[in-house]
Amino acid sequence: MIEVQGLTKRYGEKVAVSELSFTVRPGIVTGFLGPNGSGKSTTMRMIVGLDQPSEGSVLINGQRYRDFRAPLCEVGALLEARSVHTGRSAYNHLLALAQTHAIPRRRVADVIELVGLGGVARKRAGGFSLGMGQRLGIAAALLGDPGTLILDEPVNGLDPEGIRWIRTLLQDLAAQGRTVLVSSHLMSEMALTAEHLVVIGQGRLIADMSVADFVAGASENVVHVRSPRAPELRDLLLSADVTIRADGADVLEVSGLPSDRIGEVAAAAGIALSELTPRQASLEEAFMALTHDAVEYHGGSAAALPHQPGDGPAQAAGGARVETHGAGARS
Ligand SMILES: Nc1ncnc2c1ncn2[C@@H]1O[C@H](COP(=O)(O)OP(=O)(O)OP(=O)(O)O)[C@@H](O)[C@H]1O
Repeated sequence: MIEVQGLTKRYGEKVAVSELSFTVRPGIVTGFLGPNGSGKSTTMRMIVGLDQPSEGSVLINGQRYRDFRAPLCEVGALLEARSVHTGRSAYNHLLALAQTHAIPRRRVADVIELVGLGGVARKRAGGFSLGMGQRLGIAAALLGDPGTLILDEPVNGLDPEGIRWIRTLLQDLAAQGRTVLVSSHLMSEMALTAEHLVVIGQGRLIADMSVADFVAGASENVVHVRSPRAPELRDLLLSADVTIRADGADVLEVSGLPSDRIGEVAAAAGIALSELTPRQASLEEAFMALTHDAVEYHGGSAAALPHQPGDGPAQAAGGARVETHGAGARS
């Protein structure tokens, strides 16, 4: 179990993590999510003692990381900045790590097989692709057979097969009773991998909930309604359980009412509808809605670019309207 209590990290004026508290339970995969720059890496570095908190504390199975006598056998970490001696082979890199931590030599071959690097174990790690490097980092994290795993964006650089492999691996490790904390900025990937979510934005806790609850909330239907008499229809539909967002003069986005009920209300009032479309928010849309206020770097929309006189709206090659979303875009 990892217990994060009132964690704060300041870099001069910059508050990277602010009064963050959450618990990571064993036996399940916990996804650690947040937009770019939200403080995930800083939090993970503080968990494994690479950064000192300005305030607050972290306990892993009741102890501070620096008090572990055999840290690699307690906590395995894959952090963004990997330290691999590029001239060494994968095997020798892991062997050196094992020898300095009194880990039996046979574990090296075991973890190499586990991460699928058997064929390249004697090759120089400096020549590895990003995906192979990630696998080597995961092998190092697993070397001491730790009960707690902390992985910062482990699917970075992995192809779809690699992503599926890591998803299964993390779930298997959790099913063995280990504590698994894995960061990502991809909600859809975490929905498939994790059972619980901790979401942060600008260093603060935004949500601490099960994936099932997040998915249930995200799949709440929204009905897209277009009518020349939209404001009138809006007044007829509004009630305590119904939320309506007006989008332009003739468009309503209605939550809390099924589309057939909206059609009935409009027909009864003699209001013509030119569009009535139920749609489900995707998990990424729900995640962006949740973290929108906490996104540090908002990308622009191509629609906001100045147009040359006579230009139509910005179009992609396939004819679709070009729009960039803010989450994840650094400027
Ligand atoms: N050593 C440092 N000095 C100053 N500011 C820092 C330092 N490390 C991180 N920060 C700032 O703290 C904030 C949190 O950064 P962090 O890397 O923890 O975010 P993150 O959620 O891991 O982002 P990403 O998904 O982009 O990796 C950012 O605004 C970052 O610029």
